[in-house]
Amino acid sequence: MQLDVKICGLKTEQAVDHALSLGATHVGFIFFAKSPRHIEPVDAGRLADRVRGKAKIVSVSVDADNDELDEIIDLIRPDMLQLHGKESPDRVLNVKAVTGLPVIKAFSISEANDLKRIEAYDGIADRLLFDAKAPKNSELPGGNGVSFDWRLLGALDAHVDYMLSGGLNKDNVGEAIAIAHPGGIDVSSGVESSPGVKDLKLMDEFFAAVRRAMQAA
Ligand SMILES: O=C(O)c1ccccc1N[C@@H]1O[C@H](COP(=O)(O)O)[C@@H](O)[C@H]1O
Repeated sequence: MQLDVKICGLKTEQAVDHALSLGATHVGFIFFAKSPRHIEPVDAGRLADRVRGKAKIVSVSVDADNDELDEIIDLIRPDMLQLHGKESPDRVLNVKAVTGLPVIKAFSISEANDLKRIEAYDGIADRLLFDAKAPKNSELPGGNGVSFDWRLLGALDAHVDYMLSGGLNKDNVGEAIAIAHPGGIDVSSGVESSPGVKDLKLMDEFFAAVRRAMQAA
């Protein structure tokens, strides 16, 4: 079983280098001003250069317009764009056409019905990402450190390739992998000591838990 591991919301050279040393396959940079993980594209560009060729560089944006995406793409030259807002299938098609980049489309999930929305993106999004629905009082569509019921994903067709995110951490990632069998996992706040501050020890423990889960699979 092959499992991609994406670490998201990195802001320092130390955290980027550590994620790479642990074997992260994807490194995400957040471009959303309200997030404690927001990074200016010019700073992300410097960090992305450390990642290039070692893992996939992922830009994470929320309902960004073309100008915003252009600036990000110019400065970080990502491998993939994660669209974490309410982007419609037409908008995803348009982003792909304009940028020429593959898109990871995020969906917020809290109940079985939420999975129906993915049908409209079939053949359009290059990869799906399932995150928990944001709590009502949150200003963030992701990065809230909350999980959803992974058993809901059992209803998906076996061919659906997706990444799982939402509140994953060293204590629950093994169970998440065992229940959902995702093609990839994505973690942000679960490897932080405080919002936006990545903790190297938590990153170590997270990857150790992932390795244990993979050995057991
Ligand atoms: O992390 C953020 O601050 C963020 C802001 C806006 C959109 C997406 C964001 N992060 C994504 O959220 C999920 C889950 O994060 P967590 O592990 O629950 O903290 C992940 O896909 C991040 O890419």
